[in-house]
Amino acid sequence: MIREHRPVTVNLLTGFLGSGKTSLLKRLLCQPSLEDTAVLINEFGEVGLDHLLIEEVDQDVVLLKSGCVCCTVRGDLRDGLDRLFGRMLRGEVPRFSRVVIETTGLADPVPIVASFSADPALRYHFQLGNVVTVIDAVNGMANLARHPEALKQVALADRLVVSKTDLVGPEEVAALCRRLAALNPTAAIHRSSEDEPAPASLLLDDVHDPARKGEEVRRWLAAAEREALHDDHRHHHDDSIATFCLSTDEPLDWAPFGLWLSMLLNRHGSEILRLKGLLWVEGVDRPVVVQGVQHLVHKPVHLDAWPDGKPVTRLVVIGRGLDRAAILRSFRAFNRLGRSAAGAAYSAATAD
Ligand SMILES: Nc1nc2c(ncn2[C@@H]2O[C@H](COP(=O)(O)OP(=O)(O)OP(=O)(O)O)[C@@H](O)[C@H]2O)c(=O)[nH]1
Repeated sequence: MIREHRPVTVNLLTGFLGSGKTSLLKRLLCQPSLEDTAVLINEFGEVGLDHLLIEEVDQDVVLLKSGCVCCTVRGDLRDGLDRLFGRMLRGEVPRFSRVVIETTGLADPVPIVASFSADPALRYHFQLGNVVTVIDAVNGMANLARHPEALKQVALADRLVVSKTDLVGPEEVAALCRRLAALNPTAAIHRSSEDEPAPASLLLDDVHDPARKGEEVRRWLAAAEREALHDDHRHHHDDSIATFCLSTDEPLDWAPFGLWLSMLLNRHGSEILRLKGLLWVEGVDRPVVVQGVQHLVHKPVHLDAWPDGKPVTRLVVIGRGLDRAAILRSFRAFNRLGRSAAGAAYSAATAD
C-alpha cells in the first residue's frame, strides 16, 4: 500500500529573551493532542539550558548548535530538521506529526519563515504552521520600544501569547494587548500565566489549513477593520511598525494586480513584514487568499465561499516606515488598468 505523503507541520515559537517561550512550550507538550510533537531548540550561547528543561517533558529533542538560528537558518535549521526526520525514519525516535522550533529570544523570525517556501527540499517534508509569539506582560512594552527584533516577532505572528499576566495588573495587560493589536491586528491574542494550561489550539488551529481559512480570514479582516482601517492618525507619529488596509468593492484584474504586487514587494519587500489579502478577482468565482512575508508571496488559496457572503477585496499590510498614501495611490492606479482577459491571466498565473 502506498502511504499518502503528508508533510510534517512546523510551528515557530518565538518571543523576546525570557518572555516565557520554554515555559509555554512545556505546558503545550502536556496536552494529549500534541503528544506526537518533536521539538527543536535553538540556543544562543554555550549552555543549552532550555534543552535540559524540555528533556524533562520530552526526550525527542535535538539541540541545534550554539548560534542564532536566524543567522544560520539554511544550515543549522535544515540540518536539525533533517536529522530529526532521519531519526524518525530509522525508528530512533517515535513518529511525530509536528515539530516546534523554539527560536532564540533575539531571532529575527522572517528568514526562518521564508526558508519554508524558498527551500524545495524542506518544503517536501515540512510545512509551516502557525507562528506563535510570546510577549511578557512585565517587560513586553519596553522590549517593543527598544528592540526591533521584538517588533518583528509580533508583526509576523499568527498567534500572540501575553505571558506573566499573573505578575501585573489587568490595566497593564489590557494596554499591552491594545499595543499588540495595533501592531498586528490579524493575530489572535491569548493571555496566559504559568499556572494555567496552554491551549493546544494555539498550534492546532492552523492558519494555513484550507478548511479553517474562511474563519481565519473573517477574523483577521474584522480585527484589521477595528484596529486600523479608519485610523488615519494613530500610526503617523510612529514610524516603526504600522498596519493599514487597502480595499475595493470592485473586482480586481489579476494581471495589473499581480504586477502591482510584484512591484510593491520589489520596492518595499524588506519593510513589508506581513501581507494578507482576500481578493475578488474578475473572472474567478471564488474568493482568493494571498499571504506574503517580505519579498515572498505564498501560493494563493481559494475559499469555497465569501466570509461575509459578499465579494470584496481587502489587503492588510503590516510594515515598517511605509508611505501608506503613496501605496494606496498606486493600488488604485493599477486597478484602473485594462480589464481584458483578467480571468484567463489569473488562471495562467496560478496554475500548478
Ligand atoms: N510568574 C510567571 N512567570 C513566568 C511565566 N512564564 C514564564 N515565567 C518565568 O519567566 C522565566 C523565563 O521563562 P522561560 O520560559 O525560560 O523564557 P524563555 O522565553 O524561554 O527564555 P529564553 O529562552 O532565555 O529567551 C522563568 O523563570 C519562568 O518560570 C508566567 O506566565 N508567570
